Amino acid sequence: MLEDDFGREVTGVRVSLTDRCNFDCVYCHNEGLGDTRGPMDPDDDEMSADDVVRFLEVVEEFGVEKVKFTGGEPMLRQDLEEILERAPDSMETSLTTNGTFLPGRAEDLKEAGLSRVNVSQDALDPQEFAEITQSGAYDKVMEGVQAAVDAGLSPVKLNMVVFEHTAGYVDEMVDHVAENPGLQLQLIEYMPELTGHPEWNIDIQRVHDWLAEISHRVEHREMHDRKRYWVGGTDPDADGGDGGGMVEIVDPVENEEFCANCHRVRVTHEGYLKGCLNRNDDLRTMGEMTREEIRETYRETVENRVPYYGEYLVQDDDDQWVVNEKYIGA
Ligand SMILES: Nc1nc2c(ncn2[C@@H]2O[C@H](COP(=O)(O)OP(=O)(O)OP(=O)(O)O)[C@@H](O)[C@H]2O)c(=O)[nH]1
Ligand SMILES: C[S@@+](CC[C@H](N)C(=O)[O-])C[C@H]1O[C@@H](n2cnc3c(N)ncnc32)[C@H](O)[C@@H]1O
Ligand code: SF4
Ligand code: SF4
Repeated sequence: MLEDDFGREVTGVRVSLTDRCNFDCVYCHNEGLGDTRGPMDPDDDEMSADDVVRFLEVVEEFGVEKVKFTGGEPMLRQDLEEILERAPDSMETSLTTNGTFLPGRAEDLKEAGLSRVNVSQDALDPQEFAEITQSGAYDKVMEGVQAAVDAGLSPVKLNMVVFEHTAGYVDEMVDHVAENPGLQLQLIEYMPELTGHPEWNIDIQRVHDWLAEISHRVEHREMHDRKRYWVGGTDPDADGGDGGGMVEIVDPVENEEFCANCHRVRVTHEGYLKGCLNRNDDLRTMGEMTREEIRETYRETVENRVPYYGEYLVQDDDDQWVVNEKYIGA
């Protein structure tokens, strides 16, 4: 397994299969790749299924155990099932999707080898949902979530970005997962770095404090040092307890340990490697994506990874995040 200069081993890869999307969420960072708007037809720049599979086979040699497929909207790729079928058996595969295409396809994904799925769902009301995603697909997404649960793509995690537009609905979403045993919730701190609107930020610590009050159990996940709160239901340690719903907080900005525990390298849909989701100044091409080119670029990428918050960005005297001088022009 390769390790960077900050002692962070790379155990997973996060592969963006496309930058196309059928939504236009107001907050979207698109994994650092720019606008999702544009034609939705297949794009020649996208890695082919062969490229993706070859990449996974090579990083498997370096001990990578997990792959997350994302985008844009990864389910716009009609060859997603083929990619899943051909992915190395040793790897856990997961998918992050807006859920629209899960109805009718969730079973196929399961059969193709997908372990689990995360579905973005920022509201429990069609009107609010439409305002955030700029789409009218609320019913399809709800259907998609159920299709994923029925297909056994578990745990099905709902992703909710917590920012000014959604802060008022967090409690409803927490109740929703506490009442639905197949679901878990990820509350994602809004990251304005790539999308602007810092005024949309809300204080994620308030959400932690509130969850700490209402939960009966708190755990720390090794990845990103994320906290998990168990809410509702009955204490799993008690006789016959069902554990209730799990709510995880993804808080890259405020959690000092988050980047220190980052074990994933990213791949863009065009076949560039990048060491950090939030940066687009560290892209490395894998050229023609021969096995040797992939190996070489992967080694270089891991060697050059640095934690983003606290190292690449540091806080100035006014508590504003600024690029650390040593990386300017590096
Ligand atoms: N800054 C930063 N944000 C991340 C990172 N990983 C996830 N996030 C944020 O959380 C969002 C949702 O992540 P997902 O792809 O659904 O899944 P995950 O939480 O990374 O992984 P699992 O919980 O294992 O499924 C991402 O799009 C980011 O906004 C990371 O390494 N760095
Ligand atoms: C870029 S999307 C790609 C996958 C898929 N289209 C989806 O929406 O799930 C991956 C995740 O990033 C999250 N996300 C997008 N922009 C964000 C931002 N500015 N801050 C925090 N999370 C964001 C979304 O909520 C989604 O869960
Ligand atoms: S569905 Fe995903 S990729 Fe598409 S705009 Fe929303 S967050 Fe971005
Ligand atoms: S270094 Fe931090 S911001 Fe960058 S990908 Fe890892 S956890 Fe995310």
